[in-house]
Amino acid sequence: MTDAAIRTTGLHKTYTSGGRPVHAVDGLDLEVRQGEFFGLLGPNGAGKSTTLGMLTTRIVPTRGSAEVAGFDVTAQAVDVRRHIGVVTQANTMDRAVSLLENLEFRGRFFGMSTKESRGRAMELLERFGLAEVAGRLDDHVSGGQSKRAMVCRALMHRPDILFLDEPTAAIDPQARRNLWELLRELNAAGQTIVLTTHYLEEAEELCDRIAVVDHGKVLTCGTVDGIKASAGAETVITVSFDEPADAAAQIAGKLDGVQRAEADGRDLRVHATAPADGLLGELISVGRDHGLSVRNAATLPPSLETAFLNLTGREYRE
Ligand SMILES: Nc1ncnc2c1ncn2[C@@H]1O[C@H](COP(=O)(O)OP(=O)(O)OP(=O)(O)O)[C@@H](O)[C@H]1O
Repeated sequence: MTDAAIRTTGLHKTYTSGGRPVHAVDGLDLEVRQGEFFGLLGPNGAGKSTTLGMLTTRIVPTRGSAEVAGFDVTAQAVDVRRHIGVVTQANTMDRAVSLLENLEFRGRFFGMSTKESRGRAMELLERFGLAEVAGRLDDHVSGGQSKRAMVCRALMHRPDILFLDEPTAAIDPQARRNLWELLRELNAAGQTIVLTTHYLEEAEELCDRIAVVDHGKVLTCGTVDGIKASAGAETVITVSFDEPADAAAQIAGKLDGVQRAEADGRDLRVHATAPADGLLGELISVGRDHGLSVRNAATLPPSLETAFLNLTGREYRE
């Protein structure tokens, strides 16, 4: 493999829908390093699945280029496939055979002997907590177990890069945390992982670096902290009073560290530069000075959500 696990240059995919062009991916330049846990984050319809489809050779780019594991996705598609593992959004387990057999067949497909394939399958099933259900059909295990089995199957041939498309979209919160833990362990052991997600929290929890995409373009790319800093993400403090907050908002807007303050009925909303230590107490005092009693107060730390808001001027739609 070259130094970069993935490199795309001016990657485009244009579909035609109802006679009109849909620019699903609109000039994507990306680089993913070996060993990275990389996230493609964006709201529904942003172009994440189409990007993943092109990187995994399932979708042919309209123009531009992409190299995955050192191979061109169009000219060397077979080589790319040998070096990647893919976990799709939809369940693609063979429902007629057991989880173990699903994995074994994949190993055989990639040229392993029967013994080698069974050994590797059992090793993975044990590592992913599936040994006890190895003999079951996919229909007879939980959604989380089924997804974990798909990850195991994708790892059978020891791929350089593991791709996951919205891996936790349809599983319950506990199974989601469990899968996060396993993916973290895999990455810590050196596995390069690329996932798409529309969950801000998932990207924040797992990824070393993130590309925030919308309308087929990369809005920003970097570490979570770097994105928050460059997008000017703010701490948002809301203090709810028993009376209208207008007068308090006027005073609050002049306090140190406050970028802007607004009254929303009885709520005072203050956008502050992080860290906003001590500001909440000051805001409560301002309210008290105006004879307002506090009903509630909440501090929202800088997040990818506030960064997205600043980048696009729109709220993030999950
Ligand atoms: N086969 C297709 N034909 C026409 N338009 C398509 C096709 N596939 C996707 N699109 C459109 O391309 C855009 C990007 O879709 P894509 O599925 O890549 O986004 P996404 O970020 O993965 O969204 P989701 O999270 O909903 O899967 C959307 O506007 C979608 O409607």
